[in-house]
Amino acid sequence: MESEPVPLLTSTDGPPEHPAARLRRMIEDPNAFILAPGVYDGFSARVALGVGFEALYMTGAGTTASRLGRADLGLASLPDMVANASTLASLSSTPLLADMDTGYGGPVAVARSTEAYIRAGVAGLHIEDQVAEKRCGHLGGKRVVGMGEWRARVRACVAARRRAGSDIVIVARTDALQLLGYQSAVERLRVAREEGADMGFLEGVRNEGEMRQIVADMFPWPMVLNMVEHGVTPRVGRKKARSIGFRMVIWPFATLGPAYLAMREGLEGLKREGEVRLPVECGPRGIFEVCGLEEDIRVDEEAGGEAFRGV
Ligand SMILES: C[C@](O)(C(=O)O)[C@H](CC(=O)O)C(=O)O
Repeated sequence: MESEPVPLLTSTDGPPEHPAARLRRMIEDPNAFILAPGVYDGFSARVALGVGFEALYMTGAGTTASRLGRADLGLASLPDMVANASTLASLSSTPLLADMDTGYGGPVAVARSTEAYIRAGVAGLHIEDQVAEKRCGHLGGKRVVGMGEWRARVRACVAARRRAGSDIVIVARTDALQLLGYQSAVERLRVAREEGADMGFLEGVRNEGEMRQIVADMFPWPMVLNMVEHGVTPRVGRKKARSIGFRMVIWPFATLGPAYLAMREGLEGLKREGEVRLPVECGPRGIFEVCGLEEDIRVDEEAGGEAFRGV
């Protein structure tokens, strides 16, 4: 199933299915495949929604870069992440899978983080087994917590979901491959599955053989592929990922990368030429239309407002 983009919440088509229920339905359908671009702020999410995807991915690396201007070294706190997730989730009913890093503490903290993600309207989250001084999964020197602590993290997450009566999809990510090797990583995914996680994520998968192996070893449990380009994972397109058996692919830098290049080029042009020359679609109306200008005006008019008539 290549699902249609979901209408915005302000659509008149009636109440949309809860994004978490929708994501859950997609991962439970063995024929469904989800391609999710990484988004890092309201604007990048709006652009991705305009293009239309089955789901969006809130990248922790991108959130840290855009909100803090810092590298992906575990510096974003729960409030940073929840604030961003809530902004992104509020823009549409397209399911949002959001990075929840290590869960930000012990079991009580993990439970609290899960509750906060549920309240933020996130459809799915991923939790990993790195230590608190975590880093991007494609950097060296990673360390992971012991198996007991990992099990407790996943268990706390699953129990919090149950208490909240939520459908939120829990994705278990292991970073153990780099330090402990393939068998330990598989073991960690099995433990997470046993504890009730819905989907697996082997971080830093190194070659196509390993991709096929992990999908086969965990089958029929759905697996996510993290397509970080120029990291340790070779680039694999949608068709190939699907044929290998992955059920979801995230492209964390799909908006941050192009945004960086475009901003830098634009700014270098300004410095060099002393002016910016943008096409008309980058004028105020064009940019605001990306951000839902027409819908907001309609909402106002439908409520009897007159303030935005003639905008
Ligand atoms: C997927 C990831 O967690 C993210 O935050 O997007 C990062 C991406 C990155 O920093 O390269 C990760 O793979 O650790």
